[in-house]
Amino acid sequence: MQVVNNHKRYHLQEVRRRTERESTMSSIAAYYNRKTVLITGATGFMGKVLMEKLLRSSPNVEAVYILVRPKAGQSMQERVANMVKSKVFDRVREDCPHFQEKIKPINAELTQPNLAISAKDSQELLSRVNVVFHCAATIRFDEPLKHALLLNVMGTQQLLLLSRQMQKLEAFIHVSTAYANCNRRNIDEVIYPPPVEIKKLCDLVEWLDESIIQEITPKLIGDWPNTYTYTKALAEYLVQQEKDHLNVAIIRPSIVGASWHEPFPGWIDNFNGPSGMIIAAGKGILQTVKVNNDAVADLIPVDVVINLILAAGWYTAVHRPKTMMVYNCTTGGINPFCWGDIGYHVISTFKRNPLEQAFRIPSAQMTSNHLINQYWITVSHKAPAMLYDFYLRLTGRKPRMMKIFNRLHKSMMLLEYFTTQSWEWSSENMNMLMAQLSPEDRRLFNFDVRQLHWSEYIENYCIGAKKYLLNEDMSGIPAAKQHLRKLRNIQYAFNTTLLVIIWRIFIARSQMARNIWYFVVSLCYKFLSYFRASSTLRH
Ligand SMILES: CCCCCCCC/C=C\CCCCCCCC(=O)SCCNC(=O)CCNC(=O)[C@H](O)C(C)(C)COP(=O)(O)OP(=O)(O)OC[C@H]1O[C@@H](n2cnc3c(N)ncnc32)[C@H](O)[C@@H]1OP(=O)(O)O
Ligand SMILES: NC(=O)C1=CN([C@@H]2O[C@H](COP(=O)(O)OP(=O)(O)OC[C@H]3O[C@@H](n4cnc5c(N)ncnc54)[C@H](OP(=O)(O)O)[C@@H]3O)[C@@H](O)[C@H]2O)C=CC1
Repeated sequence: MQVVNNHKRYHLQEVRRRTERESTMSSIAAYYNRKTVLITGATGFMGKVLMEKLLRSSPNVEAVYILVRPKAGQSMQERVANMVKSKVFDRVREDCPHFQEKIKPINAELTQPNLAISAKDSQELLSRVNVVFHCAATIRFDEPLKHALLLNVMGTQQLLLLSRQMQKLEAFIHVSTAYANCNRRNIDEVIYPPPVEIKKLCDLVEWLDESIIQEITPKLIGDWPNTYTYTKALAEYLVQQEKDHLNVAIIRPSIVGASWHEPFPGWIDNFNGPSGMIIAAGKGILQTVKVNNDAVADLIPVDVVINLILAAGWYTAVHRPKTMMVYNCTTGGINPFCWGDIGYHVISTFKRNPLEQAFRIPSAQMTSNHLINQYWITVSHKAPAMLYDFYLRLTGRKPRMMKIFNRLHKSMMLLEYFTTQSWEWSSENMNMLMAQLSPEDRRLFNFDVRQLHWSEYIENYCIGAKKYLLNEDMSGIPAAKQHLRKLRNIQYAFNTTLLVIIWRIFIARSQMARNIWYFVVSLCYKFLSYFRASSTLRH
C-alpha cells in the first residue's frame, strides 16, 4: 500500500513538474526541436544569424540542411568549416559545443537547373525537410537583370518546385524585402500584381544579347529603382502562386542593420545598406551625403528579423492560416527614426569612440539638395582626395584616395533613392503574430520594435562595425583619439594657411582690400599697444 501511494505521489509530482515546464517553455523553440530545417543563403548575413539562433534556441533540432556553393577557390566543405569558426557562433558554441554536427551542407547553385543538387542529396531533402527558409538572393543594386532574374526569380521557382515534392514539409518561409513594392508609397501586407508576365520576361532575357538587356533594363524595370527590388517583387508573385500547394509565408524586412541584442549587440559582418556609409563616416571619408534629414530611416536590427522569421515559421506550420501571410517587418510606422538623427548619433559616437587611422575628423553634411551636395562633394571629398593623392605621389606611393571616393560616390548614388523618400508599411500581421506568442516566446523571440532605443542601438551599431567589421580593438581608442587631435591641428594649420594665401592674393589685386587690411592691422597694433601700456602702469 505504501509503495502504491509513493508511486502515485511521484507520478503526480512528475505531471505537475511537466505542466510547469511546458507552461514556461517556448512553443517556438519546442516546435523546432526534432524538426529538419532547410536554409538557403545560410552563408550570408541573415542566414548566419538565423542558423545561430535556431541552433541555440532549439538545440535538439534534428538537422539544419544548408545549400552552399563553392566560392572564391574554396570548396563547400572548406567554406562551412570556416563559417562555423566565425564569431557569430561564439554563443552557441558555448551552449552546445557540438552544434556543427547538426549542420548538413548540400552542394547547390541556385542559378543552375534543379539548383545543381545531386540526385542523392535531393532524395534526402525530399524525405526529411519540415521547414524551408529561403534567404538566398543577390542583393546588389547594380546586378545585371539577367543574373538577378536567374537567381532571385528562377532560383526561387526551382526551390518552390523542389519544396512541393517534400513529403514532410510543414512551412515554406520566403524572405523578400519591404522595398519589393517601393514604387508605391503605402505598402500593405498583400502581394501586388507583377508588372510583366514573368515567363515571357525570362524567355526574353534568355535569348537576348547581354548588352541589349543592359540597354533596355531601365525600360523593363520601369518605376523600380534597381534590378534587385524589381526581381524581388516578381519572386513574391511566384511564391504566392504556390499558396494552394504549399504552406507559405513571406517576410519583408526593410533595411537590415546590425543586431540589437543577439548574438551580440552591434554584430554585423558586411558593408551593405548603411553599414558601409557609417564606416566611411567614421573614417572621416564620407563628409557629405544626400539624404532627406526628415525622411524615415526604416532600419531594422537583424535579430528582430530573424526572431520574426522563426516565429512565422512556427505559426505557419502549427496554425496553418487560411490565407497566405505577408509580414512587413519594419520600424517606421511603430518607432520612427529619421536619417538626420542617425547622422547625428553616428558622428557623435565616432567622436567618442573613433576608428583607427581616420582620414579626417568625422563630420557629415546631410542634405537633399542636389546642388549643395555637389558643392560639398567638390570641397570636402574631391579636393582633399586630390591633395592627399598628390602627397602620396610626392612621397613615392601609389595614389588611392580618388579611387575610394569614386566608389563611395557610386554607392551613394545607388542608395540615394532610399534615403531621400519615406514609405508607409502596414504591420498588422507582425502585431497579430506578436499577440499569438506566449510571454516566454515573446521574450525569447522578441520582435517588438517599440522597445528599441535608437540612440543606444546606433551607438552599438557603430561600435559593432568597429569591432566585428574592421577588427579594431577597443583598447586602441586613446591612440585613435590622439590621431584625431593631430588631424584637428593639421586642419587648423591648413585652414589658416589657406586663409592667408587667399587674402594675400586678394590684397595684391584690390586697393579696397589693401585699405581694409591696413586698417585691421593698425587697429590690432593700437589695441596691443594699449594693453602693453595699461599692464606696465599696473606694475
Ligand atoms: C553620417 C552617416 C550617416 C549614414 C547615412 C546612411 C546613408 C544611407 C545608407 C543606406 C540606405 C540603404 C537603403 C537600402 C534599402 C534596401 C534594403 C534591401 O532590401 S536589401 C539589401 C540592400 N543591398 C545593399 O545594400 C547592397 C548595396 N550594394 C551594392 O549594390 C554594391 O555593393 C555597390 C553597387 C553599392 C558597390 O559595388 P562595388 O562593386 O563598387 O563594390 P562591392 O563589390 O560591393 O565591394 C567590393 C569589396 O569592397 C568591400 N567594401 C564595400 N564597401 C566598403 C566600404 N565602405 N569600406 C570598405 N570596404 C568596402 C566589400 O566588402 C567587397 O569586399 P570583398 O571583395 O567581398 O572582399
Ligand atoms: N540585408 C538587407 O538589408 C536586406 C536583405 N533582405 C533579404 O534577405 C535575404 C538575405 O539577405 P542578406 O543575408 O543580407 O544577403 P547576403 O548577400 O549576405 O547573403 C546572400 C546569400 O545568398 C547566397 N547566394 C547568392 N547567390 C547564390 C547562388 N547562386 N547559389 C546559392 N546561394 C547563393 C549567398 O551565398 P554565397 O555566400 O555563396 O555568396 C549568401 O548565402 C535576401 O533574400 C534579401 O533580399 C531583405 C531586406 C533587407
